[in-house]
Amino acid sequence: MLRSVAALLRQPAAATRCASSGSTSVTVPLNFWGGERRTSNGNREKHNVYEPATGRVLCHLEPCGGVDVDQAVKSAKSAFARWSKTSGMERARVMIEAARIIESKREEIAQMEVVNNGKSITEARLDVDSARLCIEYYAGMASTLAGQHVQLPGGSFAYTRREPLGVCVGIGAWNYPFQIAAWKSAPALACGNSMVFKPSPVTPVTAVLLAEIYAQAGAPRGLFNVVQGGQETGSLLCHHQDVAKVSFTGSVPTGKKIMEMASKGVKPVTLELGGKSPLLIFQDSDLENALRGALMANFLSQGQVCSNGTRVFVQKDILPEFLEEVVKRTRSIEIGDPLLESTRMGALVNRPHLDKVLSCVDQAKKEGATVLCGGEPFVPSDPKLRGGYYMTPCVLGECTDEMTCVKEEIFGPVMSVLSFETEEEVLHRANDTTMGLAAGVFTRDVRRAHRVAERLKAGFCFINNYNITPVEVPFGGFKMSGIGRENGQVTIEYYSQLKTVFVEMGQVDSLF
Ligand SMILES: NC(=O)C1=CN([C@@H]2O[C@H](COP(=O)(O)OP(=O)(O)OC[C@H]3O[C@@H](n4cnc5c(N)ncnc54)[C@H](O)[C@@H]3O)[C@@H](O)[C@H]2O)C=CC1
Repeated sequence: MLRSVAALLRQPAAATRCASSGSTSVTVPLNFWGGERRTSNGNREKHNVYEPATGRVLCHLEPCGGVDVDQAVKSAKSAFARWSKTSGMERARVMIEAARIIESKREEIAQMEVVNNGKSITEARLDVDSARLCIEYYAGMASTLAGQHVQLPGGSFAYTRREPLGVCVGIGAWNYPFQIAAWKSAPALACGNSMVFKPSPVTPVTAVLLAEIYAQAGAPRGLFNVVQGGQETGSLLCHHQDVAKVSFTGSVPTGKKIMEMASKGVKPVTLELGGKSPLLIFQDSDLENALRGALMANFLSQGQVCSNGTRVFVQKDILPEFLEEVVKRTRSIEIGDPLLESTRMGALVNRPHLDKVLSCVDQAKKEGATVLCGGEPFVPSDPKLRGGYYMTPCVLGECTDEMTCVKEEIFGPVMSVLSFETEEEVLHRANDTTMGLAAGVFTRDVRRAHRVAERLKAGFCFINNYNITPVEVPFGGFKMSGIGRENGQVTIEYYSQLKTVFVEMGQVDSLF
């Protein structure tokens, strides 16, 4: 996700020319444990992984079974024994080196992300930057982990120690494959844990690059491992007796299952789930910024972003002006080959997902919403892209709170616009959802901005911006959008445990 688009666009285009879509095949093993790439043990059924831009098969994925998962966890366990004994400064040194390698491979990683995910190269570079920044940030924190000293009567005292948990499991979604692997591993490793990471089977190719980078940076063998597979592999990891914690990014139904599985071993979980976030645009807003914010809230990564502000509430008096301009700008978004510098919207992640998003638009029409633009399959003129999963970004007008498009996460480039009259009314409607990941408010009234932010029931609220995610600040949801946080100082608490040590300086005062 984003730190600063402006900063990226100011940078000169990468020195290396982008590979072209349709020219990459992946044949190398995509698992990684014990310090090297591995093929899965056993003969399990392989499935196809696609290049969204072209619809070509990119590779065949063989899921990991019990033997593989055991080996990866064993490898992580042995790395934990060494890594947890290193000082924060030593851990920081390895992590800073990993960040440096990521920077040097920025273009290569970003291109692989595009080939496997379908997002534009411009966004993929920002994702790689976010991964690097996250590792740098937690490298900085590794040596600051400290406890508390508490004085007690009679000269006795207690102190607390922040200790690692052990082998942590990361399970990722397909929308930010490399970045999610970094957002989970950086705080975990900084605290002295090791990790086994399972990417989504839809986007398996870049997590293993991160594993190689950590190894190259001097991490002990087995510190960060990758196992490939879907639900079955994920379930083996969650149930594994040597796993101390599970951190998951994905859908709400799977999040519930993860929690249930982890509960069997009383393991803590971090859950980064979906959203149906509101964006409130008051009539006193700087309209230009509000328009930019609405586009950023809906169309990054083809709309496949958990924090998207897909319910755009616009105050009645400025609605016509807002709609005219937002539709004009949405129509002008350049869709096409995600590896081209000029492309702003690439392909959705796969065919079933594209079909699902298009069917959500049809359902919205049936329920009375007006399609103001987009919502159609898009076929690029370049013949090699004809099998890709493209659609035109869509703005839905005349939406009401009961419509499915307003209630359920679509996870595609579909903005639903709603009209409101008063602050009280819009707050009530904005909060009327089971989700609570993000929220945004555009207004020039500073008192209103903070009043509204206080009352919005969401894990993070943007005032006069949307969808920027600096790694220094916590990210995570209220309600069914999740448990725990990623990024920021607080995440240290989710990857460590507190031990209290009591020290008696006098005699034991026995009652017996
Ligand atoms: N909040 C977010 O950031 C994301 C939300 N989603 C939502 O989820 C929907 C489905 O996307 P999916 O990638 O299929 O999400 P998902 O929740 O099914 O899968 C996410 C990850 O969990 C793993 N997984 C699935 N079932 C599991 C199980 N029983 N035990 C352990 N691991 C399991 C998957 O292999 C994948 O790595 C999307 O259409 C979207 O609405 C998807 C991606 C990210």
